[in-house]
Amino acid sequence: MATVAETAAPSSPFSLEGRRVWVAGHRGMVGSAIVRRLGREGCTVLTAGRDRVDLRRQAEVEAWMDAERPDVVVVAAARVGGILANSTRPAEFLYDNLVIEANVIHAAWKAGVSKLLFLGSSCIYPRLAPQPITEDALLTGPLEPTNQWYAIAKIAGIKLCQSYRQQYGCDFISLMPTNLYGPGDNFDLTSSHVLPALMAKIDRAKREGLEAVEIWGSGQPRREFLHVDDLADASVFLLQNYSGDVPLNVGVGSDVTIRELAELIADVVGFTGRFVYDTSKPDGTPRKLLDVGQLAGLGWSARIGLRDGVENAYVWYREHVLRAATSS
Ligand SMILES: NC(=O)C1=CN([C@@H]2O[C@H](COP(=O)(O)OP(=O)(O)OC[C@H]3O[C@@H](n4cnc5c(N)ncnc54)[C@H](OP(=O)(O)O)[C@@H]3O)[C@@H](O)[C@H]2O)C=CC1
Ligand SMILES: C[C@H]1O[C@H](OP(=O)(O)OP(=O)(O)OC[C@H]2O[C@@H](n3cnc4c(=O)[nH]c(N)nc43)[C@H](O)[C@@H]2O)[C@@H](O)[C@@H](O)C1=O
Repeated sequence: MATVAETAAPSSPFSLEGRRVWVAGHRGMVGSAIVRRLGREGCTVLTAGRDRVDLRRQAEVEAWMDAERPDVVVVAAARVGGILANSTRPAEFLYDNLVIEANVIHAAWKAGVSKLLFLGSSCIYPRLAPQPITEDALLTGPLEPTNQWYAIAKIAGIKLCQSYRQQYGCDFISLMPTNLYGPGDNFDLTSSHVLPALMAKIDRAKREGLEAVEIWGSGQPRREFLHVDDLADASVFLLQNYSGDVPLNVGVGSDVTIRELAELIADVVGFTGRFVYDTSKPDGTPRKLLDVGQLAGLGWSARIGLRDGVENAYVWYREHVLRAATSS
C-alpha cells in the first residue's frame, strides 16, 4: 500500500489565512480547542450553537451554510461519551452522529466548501485489530460491542468524505483521534470518558478524605491519551498539508493501562488511598493503540506528554468545574 505521505501531501500547503472557517461543535472540548488554535492562522472563525442551528435538521444546516458561506468546515460536533453512555444509549449515538455528519457534509458539498475536516475516532477499528493499529485495519473484523453504534456512524462519516471526494472531487479529509482529554472535557460520571471520570473521583476522594476510589472494570485495558491541544494542532496541520482519502490516525504512539492512568492521576492530585475494581462494569476493547507512522511521515507529532497534560487538565478542572460547583 502506498503511504499517504507518498500520495496525498499537496504540492503547496492550503492556506487558512483570510478564509471563513466554520467550526461545528465549537462549544465542545475539541471544537473549542480548534477555535483557540485557529486564532493563530489569520482566518475568520464562524460558529453557531445548537440554539441557532440544530445540526440534526438539514434545513437549518443548509440555511446557515447559505447565509455564512464558509470556505472551510471542521466537523467537531457529535454525540460523544464514554463506555457507559455508548453502551446504554445506542439509538442516540447512532442516529445523532449519522444525521449530523450527513447533514454537514452534504451541505458543505452543495455550498462549494473548499476543504472539510471530519473527526472520527479510534473505535472505528476492529476490537481485536493487530497493535499498533494501522489505517488499513478498517473493516477487517468485528467491532467492540460497547461502542459499535457510534463506530458504525463514524465509519459512515469516513465513507461520506471518501464518496464526495470520488464522485464530486471534494477535498474532504477524515482524522481518527485516539482517546482525548484536556480543558473543556466532560466530568459528568455517567457520560464521561475514563480520564476525566478518574480525575473527578480521585479529586473528590482526596478532598473528602475517602480511603478508596472505584475503578470500572479490571484496570487492565490499555488506552492511548492525546491532549486536545495537540489534536487541535494536528487538525490545523492536516487542513493545511493533507488532501487524501485515507482516514488518518492521530495519537501519541504509546499507551498505559487504566490502573497506570489512575496511579498517575492520584500522584498529580495527591491522593494516597486505594483503588477498588468493579468488574461488573465493562472493560471494553482490550487495547487500541494507534499506529501514527503515516502522520509522522507527513511531518506532525504530538508534543504534550501524559503527565504534563494531566497536570494541565487538573488545573482546568479545579478552576472551571470545582470553582463553579462551589460558588453556586
Ligand atoms: N472526546 C474524545 O475522547 C474523543 C472525541 N472524538 C471526536 O471529536 C469530536 C468532538 O468531541 P468532543 O469535543 O469530545 O465532544 P463534546 O461533547 O465536548 O462536544 C460536542 C459538540 O457537538 C455539539 N453538538 C452535538 N449535537 C449537536 C446538535 N444536534 N446540534 C448542534 N451541535 C451539536 C455539542 O453542542 P452542545 O455544546 O450544545 O452540547 C458540542 O459543542 C467528535 O466527533 C468525537 O467523536 C474522537 C476521539 C476521542
Ligand atoms: C474515545 C472512545 O471512548 C469510548 O471507549 P473507551 O475508551 O472504552 O471509553 P472510556 O474512556 O469510557 O473507558 C475506558 C476504560 O476505562 C474504564 N474505566 C474505569 N473507570 C472508569 C470510569 O469511572 N469511567 C469511565 N468512563 N471509564 C472507566 C472503562 O471500563 C474502560 O475499560 C468509546 O465508547 C468511544 O466513545 C470512543 O471513541
